[in-house]
Amino acid sequence: MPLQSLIDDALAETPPGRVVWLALSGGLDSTLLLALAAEACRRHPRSLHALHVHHGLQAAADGFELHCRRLCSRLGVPLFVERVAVDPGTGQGLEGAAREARYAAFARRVLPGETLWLAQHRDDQAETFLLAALRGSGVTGLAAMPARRIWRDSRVERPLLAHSRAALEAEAGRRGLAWVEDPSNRDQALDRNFLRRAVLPLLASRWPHAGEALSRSAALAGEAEGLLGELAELDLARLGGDPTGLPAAGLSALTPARQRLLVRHACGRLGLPTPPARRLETLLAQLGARQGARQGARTRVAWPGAEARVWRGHLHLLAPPMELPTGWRATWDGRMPLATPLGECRLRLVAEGEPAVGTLTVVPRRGGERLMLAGRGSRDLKRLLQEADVPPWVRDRLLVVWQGERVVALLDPQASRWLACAEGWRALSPSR
Ligand SMILES: Nc1ncnc2c1ncn2[C@@H]1O[C@H](COP(=O)(O)OP(=O)(O)OP(=O)(O)O)[C@@H](O)[C@H]1O
Repeated sequence: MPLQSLIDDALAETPPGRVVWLALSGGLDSTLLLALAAEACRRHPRSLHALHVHHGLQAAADGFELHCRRLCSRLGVPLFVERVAVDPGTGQGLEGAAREARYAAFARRVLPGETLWLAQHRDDQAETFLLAALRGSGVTGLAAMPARRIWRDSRVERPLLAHSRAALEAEAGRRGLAWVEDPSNRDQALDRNFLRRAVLPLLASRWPHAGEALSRSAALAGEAEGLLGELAELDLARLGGDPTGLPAAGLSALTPARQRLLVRHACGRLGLPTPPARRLETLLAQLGARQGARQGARTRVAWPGAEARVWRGHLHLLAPPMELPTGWRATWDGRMPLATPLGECRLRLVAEGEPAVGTLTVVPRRGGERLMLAGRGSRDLKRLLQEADVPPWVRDRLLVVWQGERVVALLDPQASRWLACAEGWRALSPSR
């Protein structure tokens, strides 16, 4: 199908009345995509906006922006420029940090229900597939870039993904388009550039259809990934359907490959990073060894951005709990929002029949505190938390509210909720 018809169809499929954002770097691919999209808008009217991210990393960056401004004004497309600061110290290399900053900029502009178009093509897909294979990735990595996906309630689409760079260059030439070349694309010290400039041309000299074949393999891996996702959903449903608490016995009864799949899938569902292979092996080995161990036994396996705990026969996947700094304390009047190191709590605490509660003191739970409960007398907080099935990682972050020498309430600052309150007091949440 001719490129223009392809883009006409892709634009016709975007929701009318919602903005279509086009990520414009100023390179060949996004310059051509913008020209094709602007023309398609005449037949399928849409609010087409271009979005350029100025990374400020190289002297040439101002030239990229100028090119985008000229192009957009010629095509009559509004241009939005986002300036970002790239933090090279994130441990993912400069390219990775620039990508993260770019996606953060996209996220600021693209609203739910809107569409973001990226201009990657078939050769980009072949490179991404090879890079994943060289890292030893499974099907998720080998699936490389999807042609479309939902991202933060928006649609991200790559309308040029089935077309080779050569075809795009020929089309841009026919249209007399000019574009900018990023000088850093020549640096073969970067893996992707080395593949693009040295490896793929060599492969193509022997297998002329190498790019097409590699991107077809990526599409097949994507299909396999979809099927594995369906299998993991079935297993999850059979184990109760809650990714935050997987029954350990049911999980251990699955084959090892399905256990790994389900844990990774549950992490994905919760928006947590998936565990590296070794961590996952450790976790599943500990889980197996724990079968038959005493109830309540604690297992904890952590990896960057997440951790897993086994508690009361369930595997819990969590973001790493934040810790209260030692020595932290605050005074509070029971009415104003309470600022804690784990977040602001918009809760209120009132003494029945009293207009004001005076000065309350809020401190981390130390252990040994007791609370006077209506109709139950003085109770040990630890026992109360056990009775209420509050998990240990939540117990470790609780705050106790004191009036003088008396405990009057217990709160979870991270979840901004009350867990207990003394006789004669009322603990209120914002909705009441
Ligand atoms: N600075 C940027 N501002 C806006 N979008 C960008 C920027 N850099 C990349 N993109 C988007 O991400 C896609 C892939 O980026 P990549 O770095 O592979 O492309 P490129 O070679 O710099 O640019 P092009 O794909 O336009 O030739 C681009 O096609 C473009 O849609």
